[in-house]
Parts: sequence; structure tokens; C-alpha cells
Amino acid sequence: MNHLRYDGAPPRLPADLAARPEERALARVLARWVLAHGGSARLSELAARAVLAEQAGHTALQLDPGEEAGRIAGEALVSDGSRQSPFVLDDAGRFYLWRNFAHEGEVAARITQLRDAATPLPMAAAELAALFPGGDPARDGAQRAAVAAVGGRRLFLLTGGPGTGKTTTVLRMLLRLLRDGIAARDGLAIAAPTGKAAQRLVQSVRLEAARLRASLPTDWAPYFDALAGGEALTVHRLLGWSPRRNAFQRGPDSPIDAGVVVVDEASMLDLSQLRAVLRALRPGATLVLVGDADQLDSVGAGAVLGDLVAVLEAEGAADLVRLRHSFRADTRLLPVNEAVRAGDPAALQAALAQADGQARLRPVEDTAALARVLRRWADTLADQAAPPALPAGDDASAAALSALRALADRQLLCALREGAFGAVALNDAIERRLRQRWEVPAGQDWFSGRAVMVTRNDYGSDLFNGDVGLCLRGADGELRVWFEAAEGGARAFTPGALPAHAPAWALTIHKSQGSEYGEVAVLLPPDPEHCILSRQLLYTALSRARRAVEIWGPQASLENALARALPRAGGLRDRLSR
Ligand SMILES: Nc1ncnc2c1ncn2[C@@H]1O[C@H](COP(=O)(O)OP(=O)(O)OP(=O)(O)O)[C@@H](O)[C@H]1O
Repeated sequence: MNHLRYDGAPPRLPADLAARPEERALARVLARWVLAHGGSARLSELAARAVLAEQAGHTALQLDPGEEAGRIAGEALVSDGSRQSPFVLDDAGRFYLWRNFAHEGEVAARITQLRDAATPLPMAAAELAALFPGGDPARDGAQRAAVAAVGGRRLFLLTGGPGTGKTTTVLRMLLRLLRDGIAARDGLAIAAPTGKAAQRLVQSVRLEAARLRASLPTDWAPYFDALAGGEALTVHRLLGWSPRRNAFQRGPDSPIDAGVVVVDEASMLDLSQLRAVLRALRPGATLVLVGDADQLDSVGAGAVLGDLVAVLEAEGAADLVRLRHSFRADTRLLPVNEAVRAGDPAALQAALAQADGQARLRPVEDTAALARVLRRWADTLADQAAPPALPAGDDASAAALSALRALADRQLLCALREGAFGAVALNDAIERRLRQRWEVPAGQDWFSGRAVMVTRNDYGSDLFNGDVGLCLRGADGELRVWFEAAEGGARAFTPGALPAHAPAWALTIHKSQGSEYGEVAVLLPPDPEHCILSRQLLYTALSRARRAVEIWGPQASLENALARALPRAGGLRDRLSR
């Protein structure tokens, strides 16, 4: 890009989009490039806006298709997508950077192709029933429907909230595909966007497989054997990410060596990642996408799972199954989550009133109120999460594991990271209080009971971004940080050996995705107009809880979160609809 030829007045940047300085710098470079290449001031501003909108997750900028779009429609740098051009303006007034337009088109085309190639394969009722021993179709009917429907598909979507049995169902779908001979012949690959989610997936598939294997006739044994030994793959690893080339090695010329590819936590996939997965599928391979379509969208641009689910659900398509029954959460929390998912304030009020104290709103409107609830929270932690003294020998791992589980019994989640209501400040406050209560000598960084979260993947130590560790004193008097191990038990690290990490008493809601806790407190920003507030954010936070939730914040912040569905602008839904 040659932006140096332009030396007129600096381009105007929209002030209404929140963005970090580096994002604004990028937007400014593009805006200058447009002016230098003969674009109008209006196009330059739109280009900058499109960059900022992409950073905020949108794949396009929605213009008023009439006048606003008309003003740039004839410019040389803009096309309707029928020729390659830096910018695209489509019929519906969506303004794209070329890359996003092209990716969206490719994803839509590949998805449609996969869907059209389905040759549904029926499953004998007895075989299906065998996979749900002692099951109750009233609760697991949708799971059965998914296992029945996946046969012969080239694309299948399974969506549902936490604890609805997605992993349980994936295992049965894979067993069925193995028995059909499809996966057995061509191999399986199971992946998730983050290392932690991938590890959790493999762990729960193994656990559930061990349980189910015991209740199935021995002729199923080879399929369980074929499932065993699966490695926890991140999507990056699945695609053969090469940092040196800054590209994926897997693609149409060198596809993923598997006939069935499962991607869990697919709500975290952005448009370009889904495109990369689709391009890397072997001809004839099946892609199964699994995730909670109501959770927060991916960090990168696009809302691919949400878009796909919306389109297939509207069609009443057989290649999508939504699981609704939660097997894990307290039944009193289910109406709360459902009301938030639907953005229905009256239903939420009713659900809170009927939750027998398992779900409540605490009006935290200023820093004084926050200090009060926080102190109570920290004091309960000090009592309940008081660190145990570890026994010597092999028992240490088991004791550490139960301490880690006890730690996950209560979690504070924050909408914000920075500021007085952000996770960083809350971690500081909680840690100060715990040090006081547990009488930790000043100047001692590490102490027994200190909880931390890893913030970067470290393949060497097999610790992943999002893994939570607990520092405990061993029988030998040494402090070590313990993490749950994928193969069972817990693993210890000396504090100095840990990859990058941060305190874990308070986490941002974004960081909590994919995790589960007994009781959750969710701190909302005190400013009801804060742009972070959305229905998806609140749903993601509340649905982490199995037993109880507290919402800390002003009623107005809660109401505004419910009211804002924050759809991401883009054209994938339109391009997928038929
Ligand atoms: N049909 C079923 N009958 C009885 N228990 C079930 C059934 N399906 C799932 N469960 C149980 O419900 C719990 C949640 O299941 P699973 O882990 O498969 O859900 P999930 O949707 O993958 O959850 P998450 O993604 O939130 O971890 C597990 O303890 C599982 O054993």
C-alpha cells in the first residue's frame, strides 16, 4: 500500500466507534490510501469505519442503501463484488473490505455445497436405543435425533447451552459414524479453538466413553478403541499453523487427514477460521460444528455459528439439532438463562422471583457498594477456599485436585477488565483481603491458596491460555502451583516455571467462556450506557453457574444488557439463505 503519495489534509476518522490507538492508526493508513488512490473523502471515511467495524467483529458496514450508498457507488475503488476491488458495496447497502466479502462468499458457497451433498443414512432404532442405555427420550430425545440425523451428512450442527449434553452427543455421533464405517475408514479429527477447550473436550469424551463402553455389547468395542488416543487439537494445530510462513499448511492441496472433523466451541470460530477449516476438508469429508450459538461471538470478525444456526433453524433443517434440556444446572436457573437468552425483562424478573434465592440481583451502583459486596465475597472465599496442607507422596495430587475443584465452586466474573469495576482492580482487592485474612507476610508474592490463570498457550508444559492453577504448600514446605491434568489428577509446577499468568479471583466474562462454576457473581458496569453490555455477554456469564448466580449492578445496566442483542453486521445469513 502506498499511502505516502497523499499529502492533502489528514483524513477524517469517525469518532463514534470505540477503538484502540493501534486500530485507529490502521484505519488512518487505509483512509489515506483511499485518498491517495483517487477515492473521495466520503469513501476514505467509510474505509476507516470498515476497518474499525471489523475490529469490533463486523464483516461489513451497513449503510443506508439509498442515499448513503449511492454517494460512493460509482467510485473506481468500489465494485458490486463481480470484479475484484478494494471495497465492495452490495445490493443491501453492505460496505465491505474485499477480503471479508470474498471470505463470506467462499464460506457460504462451501457450506451450501456440503449441505447439498448430504445423502442421509438411516439408523436402526435398536442401534440408536443401544447408545442411550437407560435413557429417557423425554430428556434425551434431541440427543437421539442428532445421532440419527448425522449419518450421511457432510455438514452437521449441534447447538445447545451448557450442560445440555453436547459432548455426550458428539461421542455417540462419532460411535455411530464409526459403526457406519465412515469415520473408521477415513479417520477422525476433534478440535476446539482454544487449547483449554480442546483438552476439556478430549477429557470429557474419554470419560463418557469409559462410562458408556461398560453398558454396550462387546461388538461396539472396536469403535471405542478407534476413539481412544485422540489428541487434544486446537483449530490452529488441526490446520497446521506455521508461524514462520504466517499461514496454515492445510488447505485444498494438503487437506486434513480425516474423514470426519469435529470442531467444538464453534461460537469462538471467526469467519476466516471457518473458511480455513472448510478449505482444508478432504473431498467427501464430514464437518460437525458444535457450540452454544447464544454465547458471545468470536473475538475475530463474523458470527458464523450464530448465523448458521439462525439460517438452518429458520429453514427447519434436519442438519441442525438444538439441545435444550440442561442436565447440569439447577432447574431454578434454567428460566433465568432462558429469559436472558430471549432478552425478556418480565420473564427474567419472574424467574428471579421464583429462584428461591438461587438467583438474585444486588444493586451495586457505585464504588462504595462494590467495596461492601466485594469484601463479603472475599471473606467467604477466605473461609471456604482456605488452602489445605498437602499430604506427602502420591496423595498430594488427589488433595490438590479437590482443592482445585473447591476453588471452582465460586467465581466472580466481570464485564470489564479495566477500571474500578474491572477484573484487574477486583483481583487486587480480593488478593489484598485474602493476604490479610490468611496472614501472608508482606513482600511474599506467592502464598498457599493463591489462584492464577495462564494467559498464553505453552505447548512445552502443556499449559493453555485459560487454565487455572492453585498455589499450595507441599509436605516438604515448598510452594507449587497445581493444575488439573487432562489424564486425571493434578500436575505441579514451581511458580517460577509458569508461563504468563494473572490472578484468577475475578475473571472477565470473555475469559470464562467454556468454564463452569458452582456459584457465579457477575459484575456489570455501573454505567448503563456502557457499550460492552449485551444479552450475549450476560447469558455467557450467567450460564457458567450450576447452582446459584448473583448479578451485581444497577437495574438499568441489567435492563440495557437484556435489550441489546448486538447483532454483527455482515451478509453471511443472506448468502446462506435459499
Ligand atoms: N442423556 C443424558 N442422560 C443423563 N445425563 C446426561 C445426558 N446427557 C448428558 N448428561 C450429563 O450432563 C452433563 C453435561 O453433559 P455434557 O458435558 O455432554 O454437556 P455439554 O453440553 O457438552 O456441556 P458443556 O459444553 O457446558 O461442558 C454430564 O454430566 C453428562 O453426563
